[in-house]
Amino acid sequence: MIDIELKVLDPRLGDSIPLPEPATDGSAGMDLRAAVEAPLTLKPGESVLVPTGMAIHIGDPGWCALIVPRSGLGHKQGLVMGNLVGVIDADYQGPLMISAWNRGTAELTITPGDRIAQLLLVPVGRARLRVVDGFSPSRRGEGGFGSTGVN
Ligand SMILES: O=c1ccn([C@H]2C[C@H](O)[C@@H](COP(=O)(O)OP(=O)(O)OP(=O)(O)O)O2)c(=O)[nH]1
Repeated sequence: MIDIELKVLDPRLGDSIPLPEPATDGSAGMDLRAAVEAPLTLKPGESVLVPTGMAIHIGDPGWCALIVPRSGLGHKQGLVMGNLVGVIDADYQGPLMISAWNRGTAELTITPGDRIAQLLLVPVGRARLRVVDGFSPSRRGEGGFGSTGVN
């Protein structure tokens, strides 16, 4: 497993705001906390960049990190990512920010320390470009977008 370092920038992390950590041994992601100074209310449809209080440097180009919604908040309260998925490049060394979007119909308030999204570490592949006449046949071929039906 890759070992990455998250630099704590906000002194409240690990003090008044707990350090992010996986919720269980089997958790794929680590919940990210909102390092805001004061409660922040998002109107329906509004999005805002929320600091996590941490900087990240993955280093190894074979990996990236993704910021994705937490299921409960996203499904029930409409708190999802304004960029749908946040992609964190291996060479990025800046502050880790969450684009928080209230896609719901009611106001949402984020209070300091709230776990509002999760961070996943994901292996990255690189495509090799080559001009070819075609592919060797596969069962699917060019079928997509519902070509296999529903039942
Ligand atoms: O939710 C996010 C998405 C991105 N980033 C940071 C890390 C990432 O490596 C950098 C650039 O992201 P991306 O490449 O998606 O942004 P861009 O709009 O294409 O900007 P750039 O021209 O800087 O690549 O911004 C975050 O902190 N949070």
